[in-house]
Amino acid sequence: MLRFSDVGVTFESGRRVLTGLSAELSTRELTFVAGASGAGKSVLCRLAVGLLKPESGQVELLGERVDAMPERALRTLRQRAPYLVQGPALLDWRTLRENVALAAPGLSPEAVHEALAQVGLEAAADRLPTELGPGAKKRAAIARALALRPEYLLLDEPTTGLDRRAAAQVEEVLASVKARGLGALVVSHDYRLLRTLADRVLVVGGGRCAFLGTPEAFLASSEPELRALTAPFLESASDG
Ligand SMILES: Nc1ncnc2c1ncn2[C@@H]1O[C@H](COP(=O)(O)OP(=O)(O)OP(=O)(O)O)[C@@H](O)[C@H]1O
Repeated sequence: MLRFSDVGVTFESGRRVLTGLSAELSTRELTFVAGASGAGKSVLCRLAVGLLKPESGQVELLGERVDAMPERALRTLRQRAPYLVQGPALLDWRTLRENVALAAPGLSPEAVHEALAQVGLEAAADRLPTELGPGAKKRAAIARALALRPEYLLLDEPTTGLDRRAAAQVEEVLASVKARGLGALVVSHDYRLLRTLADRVLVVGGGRCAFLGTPEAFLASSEPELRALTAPFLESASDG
């Protein structure tokens, strides 16, 4: 389970981002997080793995009270549930094999190879990230998380900035992650991906959980707050 109970977050600037968000998510499912820009989607990921402490409320992940955990225990939790941030995640001067091996001390060469194979990059193991396109880099970053044999994944905008072909390759990786029964929290504006892969959609709005339900219910909703998010996608989808 990933559980947020009445979570409040205010930044020093005085910006109140979350004002009592509650949601209970299965860590065996792919939950997509949607919401307007600045709504607090990345904040939710950071709360889930203890990179940010809530000012009020509780956060629980994989049976652990994240908001009350000391830093050392959080480091272990982040190996069980790695968080892939949106930006660059690899060392450009290390090969993919080395980058993946750096996920944790003592990873076996077999575990590294297996993780690269899972994302279709075994043939590129000895290449540098700079020699690869953005889609392959993103897949290598996912391989680094998979090498930890995680129990859950958190992915921030995994297809943002990728062209269609690269996004489709990342989608394939996420589909295989899902087929293996691994759950994830995926922050994404990519509703095509959401429609094909999501088990559940969580919408952050007004500092709270504005919606939690199936992707079908999310895309079909006539709630004005949800329509504002889905309408541009539905229009472009009907344009062909
Ligand atoms: N460390 C911080 N200090 C102050 N404000 C912050 C901090 N981190 C995030 N914020 C603010 O909190 C709000 C939510 O940020 P967050 O990154 O979660 O948005 P988001 O929903 O992921 O948006 P986007 O889709 O644009 O990435 C934003 O207004 C952001 O400026």
